[in-house]
Amino acid sequence: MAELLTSAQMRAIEGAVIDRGAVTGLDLMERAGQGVVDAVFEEWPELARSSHRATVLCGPGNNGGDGFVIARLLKQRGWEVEVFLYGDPAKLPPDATVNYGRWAELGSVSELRKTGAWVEPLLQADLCVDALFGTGLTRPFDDDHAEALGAYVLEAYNNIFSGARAPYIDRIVAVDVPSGLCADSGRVLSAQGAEETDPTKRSGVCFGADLTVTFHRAKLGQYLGEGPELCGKLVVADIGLWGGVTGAPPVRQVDAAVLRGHGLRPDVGKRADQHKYSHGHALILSGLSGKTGAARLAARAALRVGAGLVTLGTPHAAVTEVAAQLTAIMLREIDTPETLTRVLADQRLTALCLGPGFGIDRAREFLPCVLAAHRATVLDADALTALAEGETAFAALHDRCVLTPHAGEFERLFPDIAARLAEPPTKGPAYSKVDATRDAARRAGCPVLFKGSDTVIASPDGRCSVNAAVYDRAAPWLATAGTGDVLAGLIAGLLARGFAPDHAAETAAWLHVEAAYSFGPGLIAEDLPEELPTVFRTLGL
Ligand SMILES: NC(=O)C1=CN([C@@H]2O[C@H](COP(=O)(O)OP(=O)(O)OC[C@H]3O[C@@H](n4cnc5c(N)ncnc54)[C@H](OP(=O)(O)O)[C@@H]3O)[C@@H](O)[C@H]2O)[C@@H](O)CC1
Ligand SMILES: [K+]
Repeated sequence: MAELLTSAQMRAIEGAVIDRGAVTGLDLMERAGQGVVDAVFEEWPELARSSHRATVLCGPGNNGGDGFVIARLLKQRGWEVEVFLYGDPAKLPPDATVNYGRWAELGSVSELRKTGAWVEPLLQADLCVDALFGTGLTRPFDDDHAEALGAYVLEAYNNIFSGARAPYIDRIVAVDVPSGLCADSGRVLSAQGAEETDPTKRSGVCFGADLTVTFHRAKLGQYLGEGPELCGKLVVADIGLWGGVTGAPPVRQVDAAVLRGHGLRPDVGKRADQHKYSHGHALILSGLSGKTGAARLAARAALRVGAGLVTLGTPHAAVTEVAAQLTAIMLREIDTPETLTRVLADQRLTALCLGPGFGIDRAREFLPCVLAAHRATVLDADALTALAEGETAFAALHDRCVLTPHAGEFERLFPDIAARLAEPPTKGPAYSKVDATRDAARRAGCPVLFKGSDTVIASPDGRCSVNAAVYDRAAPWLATAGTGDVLAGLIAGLLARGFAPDHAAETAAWLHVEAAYSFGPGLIAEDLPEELPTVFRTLGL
């Protein structure tokens, strides 16, 4: 189970190990620099074969200190290295000062001036090392230098989008974090109101990288928001630290180990002596005629993820349409909330799913009855819109619910939290999607799964995880119609099997991406449930 750290947590881990006398800050800085050099050669083996040219941009803190180490290590390999410092050498922190001095015996340090004297060498270098700011970034680039840096980076940034970045700088490696990116939130720090003056322009400045080498553990901001795009590729270098987060619950990255911990053994767990009801019974409520596809997708996903039984609660008018398309999934006519209440008298129905394709008016009508049943329940799509309208319904949420909003639904449900998240991030650490999801879960009193390529799942007690479809798990083809319905169905199926709501949400989110990744481009929502057996086999279940 991997923890994603905030800057403060990283500093605390480092401080605790140094306080025990096990290692010095200088040792860590040396290992960090070495870790970056090793990762560079691993990523670009052609650079390891002979000496090349590097431009190293150092900042005023320990990130800059790492930069001086890297400059020295490259120089010792025969490289031509130019070093620029953003800041006053007399004000560098102690370990960075030592490494500044060690470098100064080998080469010179130029000031990173507004005139942009550093731009030319940068363009000619085979490698640019961005050691301006790491976990200590507290505000956007804010002095004269920023103007020059900003203009250049903006130009380069715009070129990323025009697909013509290569002629600018061949290889950029970011030390710890791309400078300008908030390591906690994955947001680029920007000056107040900059977007308002020119909304077409990006106000924040960040030095986007091809490769980012971070230390000990990945940071939250490398998996949230703009982080993955700006980091390029992420490598975590071991610098000999140990220990994890103490105090507040850490944010975890969902992975196969987490799933095993949750007991994901869909078929292995089904012993011959067990009845199908041992694996629960999910009831997925379907929309009206012509709108039943979403619920059918959800039902199929619930069955594939291992629910013992799945029933589609279908309005009378849609029964023929639905019946023609079902085999293993059962069908029950449910036209009114009263009928649903009668159906739910059967306690063997262990989970509910309301929302996919259901219709907002009907969701409004059914929501009180669904919540009053106090079953494990996924509220998705139209159910979330209905929930956002009524304080009574919101107050009836209970801890066995899971809410699965995308950004628009999140904004409707938690307008003040969404507004805070939308404010320009002027200070680091900035308010993040993790903060917002935790706040939302606390208010709702149940787990919230806030969708995106950086899906965040939080519980009311602050437990939180991130399931990001980024880096080598990127599956952009997952953004296609109906995949959200499948996710809701996966959660419902796992809830039916008895998974705790947060565990069901984490497991479903991970399987969802994994199935998409396993299937590959060309995926349509129907393919996701059908890909699950392959994913389970790969997991060795
Ligand atoms: N933790 C670990 O285990 C290890 C950490 N290591 C390395 O240390 C890095 C963290 O170092 P760090 O704490 O010194 O922070 P860093 O990012 O260098 O910047 C802080 C300086 O920048 C300044 N400043 C901030 N924003 C600014 C702005 N917009 N414009 C101008 N100035 C600005 C800020 O000033 P202040 O806010 O205090 O005014 C302060 O002077 C970390 O990322 C990793 O690379 C490794 O060596 C090994 C193990
Ligand atoms: K950096």
